[in-house]
Amino acid sequence: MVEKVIAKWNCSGRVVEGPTNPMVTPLLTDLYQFTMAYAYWKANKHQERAVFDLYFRKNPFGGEYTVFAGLEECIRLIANFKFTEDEISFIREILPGSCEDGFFDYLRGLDCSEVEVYAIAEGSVVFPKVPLLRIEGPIAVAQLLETPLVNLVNFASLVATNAARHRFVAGKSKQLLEFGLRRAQGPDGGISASKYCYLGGFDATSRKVIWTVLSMLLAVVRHINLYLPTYAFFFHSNVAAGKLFGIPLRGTHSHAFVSSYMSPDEIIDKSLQSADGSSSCEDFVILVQTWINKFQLSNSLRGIFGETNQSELAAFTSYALAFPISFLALVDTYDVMRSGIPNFCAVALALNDLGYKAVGIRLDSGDLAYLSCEARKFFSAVEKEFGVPGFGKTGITASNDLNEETLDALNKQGHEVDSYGIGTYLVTCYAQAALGCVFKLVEINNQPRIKLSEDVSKVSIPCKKRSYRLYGREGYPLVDIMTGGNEPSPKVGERILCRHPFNESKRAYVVPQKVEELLKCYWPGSSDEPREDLPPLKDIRDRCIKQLERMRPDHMRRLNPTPYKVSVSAKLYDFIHFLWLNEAPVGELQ
Ligand SMILES: Nc1ncnc2c1ncn2[C@@H]1O[C@H](COP(=O)(O)OP(=O)(O)OP(=O)(O)O)[C@@H](O)[C@H]1O
Ligand SMILES: O=P(O)(O)OC[C@H]1O[C@H](OP(=O)(O)OP(=O)(O)O)[C@H](O)[C@@H]1O
Ligand SMILES: O=C(O)c1cccnc1
Ligand SMILES: [Mg+2]
Repeated sequence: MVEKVIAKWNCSGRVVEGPTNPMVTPLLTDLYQFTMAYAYWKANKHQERAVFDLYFRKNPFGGEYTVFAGLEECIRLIANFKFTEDEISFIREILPGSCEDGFFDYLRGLDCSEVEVYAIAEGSVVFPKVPLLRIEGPIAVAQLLETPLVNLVNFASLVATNAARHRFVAGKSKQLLEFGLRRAQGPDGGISASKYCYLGGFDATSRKVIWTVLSMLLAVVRHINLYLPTYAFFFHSNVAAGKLFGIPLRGTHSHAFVSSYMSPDEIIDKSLQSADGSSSCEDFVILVQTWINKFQLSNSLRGIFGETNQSELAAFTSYALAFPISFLALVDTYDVMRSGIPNFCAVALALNDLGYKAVGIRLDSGDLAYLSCEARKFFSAVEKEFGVPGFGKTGITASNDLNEETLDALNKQGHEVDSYGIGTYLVTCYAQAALGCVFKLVEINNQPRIKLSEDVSKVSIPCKKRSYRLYGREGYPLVDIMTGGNEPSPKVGERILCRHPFNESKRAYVVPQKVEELLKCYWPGSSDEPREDLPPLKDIRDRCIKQLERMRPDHMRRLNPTPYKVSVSAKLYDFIHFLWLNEAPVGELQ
């Protein structure tokens, strides 16, 4: 049956590959999904048609928006959902011996050909309560899908949102480097974080792209390597993610490289060809040393430092010999201002003598605002004193336990950082551990169902619904509205009442200038319904950028952002409250 489904997708131009992580199998679910599946089967209820909504209840990180990610992996799981004999044997082992053989025959034949999946496009900006996915299908299989689908959406969306938030604070012009692999929650945490930070954290304006093209042309003319595109990417240090997803990689070097050097005598091959290949410097170490001497004699630099650390200088020189076209040095191993910066500048100017342009420095400790400003002053003084055009703009990367708050603090203090390396706080989503996605039954055999709770925000919204985003006159999204499946869709220019799902007094009329239906078919099962393509990661990222840019600024700000309105139609409102009263037992006072 699975073969049939995949063949159908083949016809529409694309085979759905298996999940990226081979651990994503039909067994990646909670035991209770199998026990419920057995009980459904035993009661001959397993084929009853269920509708589940996957959604979250609250935006993460104290914000008012979320980036939806993980859909492609959900569809990959669904398209390839099939138990192996080995897996069936294992399920037989873990279930009580009283479970009948027929259930295992049922599992053997199970796939997602009777399941339909409707979803919001991956990379969309999304809001609480509005279904991200709607799963329709036989109840037993839909339940088995609950855990893996929630798992695949939860972290992906959380970390994409975290990346978008870090980008928002850093500003469009800053380069962000994701350094988190060593701190991520295991290998999948690391790979997923890299992929979804790329999805959510990119920012580029057309002006920046044009500038990049111009700077690339300039670089070619000057025979300089294209080492530093200036448009703002999220770059990654995670090599496996680079290979898997084609996302851009970048990195610097560590303290170990610096401290592994004891003296310049360790450098054996000291020769370096000029950038244009026309000449060769036989002793680059001496060239570097002459620059250190010039600095020591310079009026404007004298007094900032005395003797720099020679083992650090040896490490920088050696790194420059290895990477003359992309030299970037970590300058805080011994003393940033008294050693790291002058040593870097000496190597950078020696490279400049040979036609190379150093990329810059990385600061990994201390007061990053202060040190970046001091480093910039030093670069500018060097530019002026030695007439090296552009040297004052040498790149400054900062790292060390950065997060939204520290980026914000740096902005407030004033700094000269051009790019940030961010690890732990970004990839582990330190500020919030989980998005809290849920998967709730909203209909069975065409009968709407509701889950009640003391906490009103936890009451589920029943029915197989449709959802729409309504745009206002200024082009911003105004409100998301959910309607019953059979209600007519909202129309451009037609006034519609949008009601808070649970608060009677909160309601507003909206005359939409644009209406966008949110849920599209991504997995039609064996039905003939047309389905959406799964776009490449780059397209998903582009959608994300566009959507983030289109949001009203007050929804996006960090401090007290305005909540985006999520509503239901008047008819759905009435129905929710009818069902609520119907299902809630009336209390008795004694
Ligand atoms: N100007 C600044 N304003 C606010 N926070 C900053 C500023 N500069 C650095 N930080 C943050 O302050 C923290 C400093 O960390 P910590 O106290 O461990 O010192 P450190 O610089 O790492 O020292 P060392 O590596 O020498 O032990 C980091 O989280 C860093 O991101
Ligand atoms: O955002 P972060 O979690 O700080 O991730 C980046 C850090 O990781 C690396 O060093 P590491 O922390 O391994 O060693 P260090 O703290 O001794 O520099 C790097 O030098 C950064 O400091
Ligand atoms: O490339 C780097 O500088 C890097 C990579 C991972 C972690 N810290 C730094
Ligand atoms: Mg650290």
